[in-house]
Amino acid sequence: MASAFYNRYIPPQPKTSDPIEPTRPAKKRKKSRSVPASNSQQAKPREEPGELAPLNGDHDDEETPLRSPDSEAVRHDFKIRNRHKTVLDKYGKAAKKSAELTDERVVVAENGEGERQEDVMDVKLHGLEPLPQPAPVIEDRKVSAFSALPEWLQAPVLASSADTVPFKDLTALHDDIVTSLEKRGYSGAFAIQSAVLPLLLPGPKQHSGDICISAATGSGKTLAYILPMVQSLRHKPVTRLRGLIVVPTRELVNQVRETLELCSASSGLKIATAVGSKTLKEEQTMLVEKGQRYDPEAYKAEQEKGIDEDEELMDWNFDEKFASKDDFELFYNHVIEYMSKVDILICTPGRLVEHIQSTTGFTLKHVQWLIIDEADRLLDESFQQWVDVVLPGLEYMPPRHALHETQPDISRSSRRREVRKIILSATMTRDISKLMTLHLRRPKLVVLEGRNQKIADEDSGAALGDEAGRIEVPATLEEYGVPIPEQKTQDKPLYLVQLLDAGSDPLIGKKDRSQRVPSKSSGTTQSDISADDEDLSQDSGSPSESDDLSSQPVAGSEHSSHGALIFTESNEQALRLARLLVLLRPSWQIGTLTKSTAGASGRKTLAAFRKRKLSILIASDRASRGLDIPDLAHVVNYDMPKSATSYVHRVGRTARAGKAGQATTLVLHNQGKWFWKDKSGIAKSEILVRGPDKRVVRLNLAIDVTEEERDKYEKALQTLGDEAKR
Ligand SMILES: Nc1ncnc2c1ncn2[C@@H]1O[C@H](COP(=O)(O)OP(=O)(O)OP(=O)(O)O)[C@@H](O)[C@H]1O
Repeated sequence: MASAFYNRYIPPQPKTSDPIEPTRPAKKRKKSRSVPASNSQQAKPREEPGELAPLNGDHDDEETPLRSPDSEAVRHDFKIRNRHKTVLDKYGKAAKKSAELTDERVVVAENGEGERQEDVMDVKLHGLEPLPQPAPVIEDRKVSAFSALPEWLQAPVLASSADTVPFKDLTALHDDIVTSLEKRGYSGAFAIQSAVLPLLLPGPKQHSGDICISAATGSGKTLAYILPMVQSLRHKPVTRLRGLIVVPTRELVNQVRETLELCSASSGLKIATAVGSKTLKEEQTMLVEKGQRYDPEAYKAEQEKGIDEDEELMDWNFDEKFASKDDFELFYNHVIEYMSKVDILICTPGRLVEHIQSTTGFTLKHVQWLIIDEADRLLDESFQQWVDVVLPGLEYMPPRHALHETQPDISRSSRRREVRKIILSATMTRDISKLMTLHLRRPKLVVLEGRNQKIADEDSGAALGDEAGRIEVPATLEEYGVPIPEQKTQDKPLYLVQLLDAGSDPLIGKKDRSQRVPSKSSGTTQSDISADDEDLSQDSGSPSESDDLSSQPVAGSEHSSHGALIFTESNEQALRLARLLVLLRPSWQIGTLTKSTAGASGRKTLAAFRKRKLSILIASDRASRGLDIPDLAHVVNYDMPKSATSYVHRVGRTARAGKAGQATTLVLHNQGKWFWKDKSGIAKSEILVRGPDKRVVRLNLAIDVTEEERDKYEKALQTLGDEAKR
C-alpha cells in the first residue's frame, strides 16, 4: 500500500502566501490557446509519446526561454522540455480548476454562467489533480497515561474516606445481619463499604453490572462483598452453588470463611471451603451429593442410549461411574441428579479447577456471584490459567423455557444469565488485557480516595482519575528503614535480634520517644534525617542522636497492639531464620508460616499468633496478602520485598482499620539506592502515596555485641549449617 502510494506522481506544490488558501498555479495561463468552448477538447492537439510538441510554444516559463530546433540535439532538448511543459500546463489547469470550483459562486457572480461553463469544459484532469494528503499530525499534545483506558477505568467512582454510613441506615440489609455486625462491635460501615454497598444492595443506587474495587490494605473490602452476597442469597429454598469466592491462599480462605459465617448467622446458607487440605474425594463428598429425579422422558432416553463402550473408556470418571451404579439404586423412571450441598464456596483457584475438571456433578451453572479477591495476584501470568477454565462454566445458558419455544422471537440475550463479578485488590490492576479476560459486564471501578491520596492530589493538582495506578500506604502506618553497612552484611540477623530485643519501643515513633526510660543496654537510635536528606554513602550506623530503649519484649507490651510479623524472601529462609532466633533467644515464642506449614499446623500457628500465644511469626510472602491479624504491632521486612506493590501488601498487615502500626525494613548496602532513592523503590516511590507528614524514617542501629554474644551467634550459625547438611 505504502509503496503504491509513493510510486504515484506527486506534483510539485505551488507556493501560496496564505496557508489556508486553496492551491493555485503560480501564473495564470495565457489566453492565446483559447478555443471555442464547444469544441475545446477536439481542437486541442493530442500529444503522443515521442511526438514533437508544437514549436510556437505558448509557455509561461519566462525564466527558461525556448530556442528554435536548429539541430538534432537542440530538437531533442526542445522536445523533452516541451513535454515537461505540457505536463506542467495540465497540472496548472487542474489546479486552476480546483481553485475555481472552490470559488465557484464567486466566479458565477463576477463573470456569469457562460464563462464558468467554458473554464470547466476546457480543463481535463488526467489524474493530475492534487493528491489527498494525510491529516497533519498534531504533536506536543499532552495525553494522560490513562487516556487509552476505557471510560470506566479512567473515571472511577471515588469513595471518600470521610463518608461512612451506620449499618442500620442501610435498609436493604436484613436486621439479622446488622445485629450480627453490631454484636461484633461493627456499628458503622467503613468508607469503601459505604460506597460499594449501595451499588450492590437492592435500592435506587444499585448497579446492574460488575464492580472492581481498589482500596488500601485493611480498609474493609471483605465486608463490602460479603454483606450484599449474603443478603441476596439468604433463605433460598433449594441449595445450589450460587456464590463463589476465589482467593490466592489457604489462610485467606479460612479468614474469609470466618467473616462469612459471622454475617450469615441465621441466613440458612451453607458454606464450604476447598483448598486442598483434605483429599479431593473428601472435598467431593462435602460439595456434591448424588440423588435421583423422577423424569420418565429422560429415563427412556437413557435406556435407549444404552452404554457406548468407547465413550465409557474415554471417561475420566470411569471407576466412579461404575461404583456409583453399584451402591446406588435407581428407581424406575428416575434419573441420577447431582445436587450441590453448599450455597457459597470459598476456594483457591487451583482446587477450584480440580473440582470443575474431576468432580462429577460439580457445576457453576447456578453461580450468581463471583468474587475475586487479590485480583492482581490472581490475574498474574503465573496464576491466570484458572480463568480460562472457570469462565466458560459461568457462561452456561439455562435451557429454553417453554415460552421461548412457543415464541422464538424472544432473543437469546433476554434469557442471558447474569453473574455479578466483584474484583478487588489494594493494588488493583489497570491492565486492561488482564481485566478483559474476566469478561466484565457494564463494569464500574470504585476507588477509595484515602486521606493520603486526597492530600497528594491537592498538592500536585492531579486530575480526577489520575490517581489510578497509585497505591495508598495506610495513613496510620509509621515506616522505618534500618541501613546495614556493607561490612556488617553478615550480621543481618543480629540487627533483627536487636530490633526485637528492644521490643516495640524503637519503632513507635517520635511522639512517644520523650516518654521512654533510658536504658544502658541499647544501641538503637532513630535518625532525624528524613529519606529526602539521606546520604547513602554514610550508612555506617553512627548515631546522630542517642536514644535509649526500654527492654520490654515484643509480646505483651503496654500497648494494645502486639507481636511482630517478619517477612523473608523464601520458605527456606523463613525456616532458617526461625531456627536461628530460637538458638539465640530460646525464650521467645516463635512460629513460622510458609508453604510447608500451610495446612492444619499453619492454621494453628496463625491462631496462636492472633491469640498472643506467639509473639513472633516468620513468614514467606504467602502471608503478605489479605491476612488480618487484629492489632498487629510490627511488620519487619527482614528480606527486601521485590517491588513497591509487594511492600504495600506486607506492611499492610499492620495499621489496619485505622489503627496504628509500624513497619521496619532492613536495608542492605546494595539495596539502599533502590529503597531510599529510586522512583520505583520505597522511600521516594512515585507509586506509593503517603500523607505530607509521612516519610520513611532512617533508623540507625549500632550493633555492639559482647564477646559472649558474638560467640553464641557464631555457634548458632554453625549449628544451622550442620543441620542443613543432614
Ligand atoms: N465496618 C467495620 N467496622 C469495624 N471494623 C471493621 C469494619 N469493616 C472491617 N473491619 C475490620 O477491619 C479489618 C480489615 O478488614 P479487611 O480484612 O476486610 O480489609 P481489606 O481491605 O480486605 O484488607 P487487605 O487488602 O489487606 O486484604 C478487619 O479486622 C475487619 O474485621
